[in-house]
Amino acid sequence: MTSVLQAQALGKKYGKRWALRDCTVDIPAGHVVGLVGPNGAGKTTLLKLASGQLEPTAGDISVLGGRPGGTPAQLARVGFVAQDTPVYAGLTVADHLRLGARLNPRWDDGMARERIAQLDLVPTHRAGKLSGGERAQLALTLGLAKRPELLILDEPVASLDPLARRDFLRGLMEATVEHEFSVVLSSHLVSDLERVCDFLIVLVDSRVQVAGETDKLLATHHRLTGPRRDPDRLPADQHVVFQRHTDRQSTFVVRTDAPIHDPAWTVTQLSLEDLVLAYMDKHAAENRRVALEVQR
Ligand SMILES: Nc1ncnc2c1ncn2[C@@H]1O[C@H](COP(=O)(O)OP(=O)(O)OP(=O)(O)O)[C@@H](O)[C@H]1O
Repeated sequence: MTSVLQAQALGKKYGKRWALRDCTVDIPAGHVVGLVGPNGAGKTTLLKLASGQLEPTAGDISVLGGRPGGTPAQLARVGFVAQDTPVYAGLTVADHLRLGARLNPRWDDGMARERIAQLDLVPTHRAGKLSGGERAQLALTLGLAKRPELLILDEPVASLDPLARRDFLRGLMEATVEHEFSVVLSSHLVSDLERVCDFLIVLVDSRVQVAGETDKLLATHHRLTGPRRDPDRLPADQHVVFQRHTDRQSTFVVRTDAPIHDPAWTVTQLSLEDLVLAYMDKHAAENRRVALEVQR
């Protein structure tokens, strides 16, 4: 299967600080990819590298088989909607569509107009007077009507109320089904991602912690609860993502391809949110351990 995005040891430094480092991922075509992680994790940096707005400091990235932003043809194949839902405050909704038509060779004017009508956006209204949700919908419409093969959305639902978020994500899902393109979207709202994404990347502290198809990730991660046990006594193929212990009880989140037969454990399935939190907690625990070691 072809890849929409391949990164190999990709890194980006601002000054002396890595915003993203050692990022190796391969995203097959046809997915809605959720990029999740805490503030400052490097999500926007990865998305800007993918859309050609930033150059890597280290490693390689290719998008749809080419260098991001390398040629006008490559630019036309990728849509990018930035975090602050960029629209021109002084231009009307209709002006935005006209501009989109002039700037984008694959522009689908029929789709743009139909979407604007469905959303009840008035063509003569200036973008600066629209609500945050309406602006986000207008920006998504511009991204969709460009008819990209890959649409990159940086926190598209951050400013939306729950109803608007649901409508926005529903519209996005319908468009992906109808027009068969790939999407990479970042969000802090894992419950939203759970509904729309079938591929997940967890990014914490500038590093990819885990990436893969959500079905496979959920099938290979388990929560084990049982009598207290040292992690060294778990089978070698059970990779510990998270652990918590009381005097008597241990809870682990492990990653393994093998079934778990140990009768001492109560094994429970994780939700996508549990899985993301386990990786974030793992990282927070490691940071606490390093801080303690430094203090000693
Ligand atoms: N132009 C810049 N100059 C210097 N540092 C930057 C710049 N842009 C980002 N950074 C730093 O790089 C790191 C990653 O930032 P990035 O915006 O990629 O994170 P993020 O995961 O998108 O965060 P958020 O969820 O808050 O939007 C942060 O520490 C940030 O301060």
